[in-house]
Amino acid sequence: MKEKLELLIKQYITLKDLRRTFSFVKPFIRKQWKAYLFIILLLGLDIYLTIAFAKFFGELTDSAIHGGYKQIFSFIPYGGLLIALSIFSSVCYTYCETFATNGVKMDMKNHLFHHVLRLPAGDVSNYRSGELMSHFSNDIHGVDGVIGSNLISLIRLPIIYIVVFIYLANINLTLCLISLIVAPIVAISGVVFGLLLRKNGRLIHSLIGNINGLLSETFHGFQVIRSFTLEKLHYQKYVKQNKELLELELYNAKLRSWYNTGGQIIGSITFMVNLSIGALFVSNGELTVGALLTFLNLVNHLFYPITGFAGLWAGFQRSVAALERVLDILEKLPDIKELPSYSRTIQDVDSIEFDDVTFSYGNNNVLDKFDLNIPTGKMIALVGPTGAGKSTLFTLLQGFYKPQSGEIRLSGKSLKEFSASELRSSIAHVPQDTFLFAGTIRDNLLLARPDVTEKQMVEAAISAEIHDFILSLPKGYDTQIGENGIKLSGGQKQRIAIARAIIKDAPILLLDEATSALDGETEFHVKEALEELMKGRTTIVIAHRLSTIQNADIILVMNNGKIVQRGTHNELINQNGLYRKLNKASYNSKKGSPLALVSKS
Ligand SMILES: Nc1ncnc2c1ncn2[C@@H]1O[C@H](COP(=O)(O)OP(=O)(O)OP(=O)(O)O)[C@@H](O)[C@H]1O
Repeated sequence: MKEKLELLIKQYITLKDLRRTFSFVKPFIRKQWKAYLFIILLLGLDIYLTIAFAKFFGELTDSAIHGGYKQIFSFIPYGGLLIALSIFSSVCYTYCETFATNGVKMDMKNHLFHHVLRLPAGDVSNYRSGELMSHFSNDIHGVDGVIGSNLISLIRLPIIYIVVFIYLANINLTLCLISLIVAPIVAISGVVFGLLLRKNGRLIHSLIGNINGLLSETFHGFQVIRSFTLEKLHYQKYVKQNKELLELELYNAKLRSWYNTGGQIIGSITFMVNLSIGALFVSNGELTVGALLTFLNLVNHLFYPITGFAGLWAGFQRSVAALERVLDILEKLPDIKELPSYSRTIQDVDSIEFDDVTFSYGNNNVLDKFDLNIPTGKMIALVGPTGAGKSTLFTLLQGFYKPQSGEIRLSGKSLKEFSASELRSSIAHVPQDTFLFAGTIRDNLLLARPDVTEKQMVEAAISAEIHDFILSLPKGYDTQIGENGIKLSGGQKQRIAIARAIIKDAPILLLDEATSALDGETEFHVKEALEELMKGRTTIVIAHRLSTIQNADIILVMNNGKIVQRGTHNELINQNGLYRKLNKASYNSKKGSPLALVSKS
């Protein structure tokens, strides 16, 4: 029991998380300091108006009792001024608060996106894309509880409390002290409810992340869902998670309504007690009716700052629950400083060198003291069973992952000395799975190099054997291709990816099964285009169909993260090794990818 309590205190009552949240939001708030300063000035006006209105009604009542019409009319201009000031204050406050909070949120979202774009590939791969999106669409809005009216209340409530207390104590100290008796009950219940809300808020935000993950996976994997008839299963999962969410939201609403109702009950009791005792004072002649009215008008300002503080606490706790998910990501260190963009810095690459490179994904050791020297301008083919580490060489070369030890060098210079922009602009990569952006074919081709001309783009499309197909579409290069090029066939997508690589015109070319989705005839033509493209460039090709790499200058046979054979096709085929085995399997297989069938030697 004691341990449980300690854990609860550690988990929820510690101020560490609040401090963590505030130190995160501080710089963003500072950026909007003008709007916040104006809000503080408006607070001064608001406090003055609160007292002035209550005093006004009290004096008006006394005049009504003791004076006459004339005296009442003399109050009208002052009342009009108070109303005008109140409207001005309210309009300006709404505008400034919206400006400040939305400005802070916009900056935070930009910061989060900037951060996520620079995170190491290994960190990003641990998140589901829907969950990441949920941080932007849902969690970041949790910050409202810290930067909006809650933050302003943090300044407003103590000031209004002190001002009203002094003012009311002047009217009647006894009544004033009676109103304070309930303060501790309100404060304690606020803390407890705040903690319960935070615990629940945490569950809600995590569940919303899961629901977004499920939706995003469903829409991305629509074809798999249809072919494996997973519609019912996914629907049931979605319904179940939504039901859980509803239950949590209801619990949340229940907590809040209990808390608000409790507050209202305590408020009403305090009001009634004040009214009864105040009436006694009026009958004794210690108070005028107007002074009692002023008192009753203001007494809730003695009460609600305490409920307000408890509410603030609850609001902060809810925000902390949402923001701690965002902070967990923001506290991961990016491995690059600037966002990469296209750069033309590297012109030629003399050599590519892997020197004693050891690399593992977590506990999965892929390369162990790996050495490789690739001379410039040659075509190198990587072959080997599935999982041998071929694609890993590509990801390391592009700097997506860093080796745990050893060095990778381009033209004798360590990769660490290149910026991500320089490095990745020097490499054109055609991956196994082509990813195309929703938009037009032109958009997808031009993203390879922003400065390319229309003529160069069309030439690249001709070389990749895709130009005629593009022209056959109703809007040609301006045809929309849908998310991830859903309106195109696998072969068409692959040819666009090849055209994109041609446009990039980079000194290093990485082809990962780049022609696997093409039919024999198209492959023949595309291969010609690729051979043209390879001239003068260093090309590394990963191939499962060995027929595609027989002309390679050097073939490297990889197995279990090591190079087990190297040579030309003719040399390797005459050796009794893995290459001959793979080659045999390749020709025996009628379908595209026989190497998956070969057991690791
Ligand atoms: N992002 C990743 N995170 C964790 N492990 C990974 C990741 N990518 C690959 N691996 C693991 O690393 C090992 C090597 O994978 P890699 O993709 O380099 O092999 P490959 O030779 O290219 O295989 P294939 O021919 O099937 O594409 C495999 O065991 C794989 O499970």
